Amino acid sequence: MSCVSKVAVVGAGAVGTAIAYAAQIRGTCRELALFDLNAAKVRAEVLDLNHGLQFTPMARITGSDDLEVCAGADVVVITAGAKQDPGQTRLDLAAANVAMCRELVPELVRLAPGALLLVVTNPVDVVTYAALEFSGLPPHRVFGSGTVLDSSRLRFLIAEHTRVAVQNVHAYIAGEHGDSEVPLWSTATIGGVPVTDWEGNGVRTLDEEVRTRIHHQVVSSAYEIIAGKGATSLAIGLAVSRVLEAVLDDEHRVLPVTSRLDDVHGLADVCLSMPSVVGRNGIESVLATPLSDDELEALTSSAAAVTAVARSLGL
Ligand SMILES: O=P(O)(O)OC[C@H]1O[C@](O)(COP(=O)(O)O)[C@@H](O)[C@@H]1O
Repeated sequence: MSCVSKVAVVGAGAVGTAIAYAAQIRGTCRELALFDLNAAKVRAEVLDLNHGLQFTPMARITGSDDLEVCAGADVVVITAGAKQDPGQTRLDLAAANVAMCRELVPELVRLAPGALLLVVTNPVDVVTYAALEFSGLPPHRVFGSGTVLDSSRLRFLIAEHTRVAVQNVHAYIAGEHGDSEVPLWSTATIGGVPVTDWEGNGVRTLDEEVRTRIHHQVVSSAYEIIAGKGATSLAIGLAVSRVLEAVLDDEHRVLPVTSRLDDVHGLADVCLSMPSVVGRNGIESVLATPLSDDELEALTSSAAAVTAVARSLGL
């Protein structure tokens, strides 16, 4: 368990609540504060979480419809905002959620001046860029969940296909958390074997057809989950609590979070996910993970798509 550390989660919807629940069960932090404009909802969620405390590592869980509940947090997780309806892309949400950040982020910085901001609200790359601008904080202190979840979806599908444990599959999705995201096949490995060379039992190879299918499944999985249950929540809850642990325990852990790139593969002034070293100070470095020509081209297009949305919103 981390030493005394406070996490504030802004938004007690499906995602914010799943983050709180995962963090509670994993013992991610000692103090967790939940904020939501809906007083009855946040009170209900906090009661429900507290009623499980007997069965989890110790924590103090509070909540309020007053943003003051976030005061003094070490990390503020922003999940609030309009959510993705069936058929909507994450980029469709951009205008509403950027406008929300314009009001919210300066208040959060005032209440928790030492905090890192961890953005989860979609479209996470554009909202992270906006939050960075509205916060006035240095870029290493504002980052987003990015493609941490997409990468775990990719790893799950590779693991399922090859029948190897997901923990031993090392692979990243880079770029936008959304339709233009880029699987980094050229550096993906299983037990040190490049996935492109994987032979397995002879019928479990990851040829181009399989890789294309897996990529498509990763991109479409959020749409499938939203169509079936209204929101993706459980896996993003786990993914974000894992990012929080990397920060609070100063793990220097490589995670594909989104942050403002400063000349990584020629990309700058855009928030995108690349494998990045994450610790107590936030983003310690963004890795220039080697890319194939196709991956570089796809990443450059992904950056252009995210930049176009940001510019259309005056960012
Ligand atoms: O395949 P290896 O080298 O045994 O590594 C396994 C370890 O890698 C991890 O899956 C983390 O992998 P990443 O660094 O690729 O995210 C751990 O969860 C696990 O303990």
